[in-house]
Amino acid sequence: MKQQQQQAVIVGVHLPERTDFASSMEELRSLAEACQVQVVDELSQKAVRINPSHYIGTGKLQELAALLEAYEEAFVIFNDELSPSQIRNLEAALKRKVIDRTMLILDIFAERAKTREAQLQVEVAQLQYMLPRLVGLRASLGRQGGGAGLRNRGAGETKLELDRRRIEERIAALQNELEKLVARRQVQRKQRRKNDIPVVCLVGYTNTGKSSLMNALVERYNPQPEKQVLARDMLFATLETSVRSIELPDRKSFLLTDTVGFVSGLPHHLVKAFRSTLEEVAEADLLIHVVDFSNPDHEKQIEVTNDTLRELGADHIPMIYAFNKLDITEHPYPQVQDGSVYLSVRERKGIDELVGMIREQIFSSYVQREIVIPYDQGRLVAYFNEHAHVQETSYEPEGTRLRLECKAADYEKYRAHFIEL
Ligand SMILES: Nc1nc2c(ncn2[C@@H]2O[C@H](COP(=O)(O)OP(=O)(O)OP(=O)(O)O)[C@@H](O)[C@H]2O)c(=O)[nH]1
Ligand SMILES: [Mg+2]
Repeated sequence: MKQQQQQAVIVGVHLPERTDFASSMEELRSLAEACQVQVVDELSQKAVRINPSHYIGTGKLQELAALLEAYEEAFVIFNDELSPSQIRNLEAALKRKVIDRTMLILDIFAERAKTREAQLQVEVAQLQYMLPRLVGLRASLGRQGGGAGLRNRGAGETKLELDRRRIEERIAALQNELEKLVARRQVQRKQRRKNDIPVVCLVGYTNTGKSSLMNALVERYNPQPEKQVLARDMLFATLETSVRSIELPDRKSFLLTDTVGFVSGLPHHLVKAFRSTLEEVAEADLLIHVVDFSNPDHEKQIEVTNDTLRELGADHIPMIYAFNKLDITEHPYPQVQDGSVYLSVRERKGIDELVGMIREQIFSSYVQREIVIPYDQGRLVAYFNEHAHVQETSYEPEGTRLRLECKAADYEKYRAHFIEL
């Protein structure tokens, strides 16, 4: 089999409300590249609405057919999710394989998924996407011998041979397995909750620098090379959440979670499938919304991220905006302004400012106190040594004297046991 790079023509419809149309086409190109597909040409149409039967208008369709003559091997990628009948009609009219933005994203996720949980989630999303499109896909399979996605993976072909019932059964089985994995992770999470360690979650559009920021924080406070996560200049470098413990010099610690990046037009099925992974987000104490400030479309990306957070039920959680990549902009940095920090993870500038803000947010309820604990309450001494920052310990006739910084709630909860000073 020849290992030639696949070629594609990308097609988009510029609706009046799509102010980010140009960048969304640019992004589609990057998504294709992330699938090792070379984009050889592009075609766009300005229109006030989508053509229900062929997505693009009749004239445009002819233009596309003519354009495709120059690229014998190319297939077509649409910058949107197509309906089952649109795919069918387009493939019939163009005699080419047609895929949409959703399939492309699902394909990248399928390729990148490493853990069993991520693989299960992606397969569920793929099957759910495929289910209503079964007829069209089967027709195109007969004609071209292609699979469902971009690659003709063996698994993809077997999947297509299954009928609707079998696919539904498969989805149910996968979801069942997934639930077990999720339950196990929930136990771990509850354990962490019990330990009362605040959870800080990195969220944001794909490729903004979340993983790089995680690495910078780990490098500073917990320098072990094996704790580094993958950070790359590609879309969706991160597909699984990873958690690291960050211990600040005064023994206050928090858990930092790196998450999957969001993208405009993230398939709904995928968001649903990844909901369990992203449950961590909804339960965080604080979100750090990482923004690529050098990207001209960063405002739109912020909007997409906030919309996705809303969909995940995480819009009530306090948030710090971390505007990143300032090294390649003209804007001054490092700088803190109204709950936002302007920084450069690459140059390690602004990290301390960010940590200061995190500290203020999650440790604001700490108090500085001096207490004496009677000797028969030894377990409280142990408790505070584990959960507070004990600065000084001395032993007095009445009990153990501690100078410490602890949670106000802890102080209030146990103060009845202390000896009044
Ligand atoms: N110029 C510049 N580039 C940066 C900075 N921080 C990160 N990058 C680059 O941005 C790219 C993406 O970084 P990642 O940390 O993988 O981004 P991410 O948000 O985790 O991306 P996904 O996991 O794909 O969602 C990498 O090539 C980084 O080197 C920065 O401060 N300045
Ligand atoms: Mg990442």
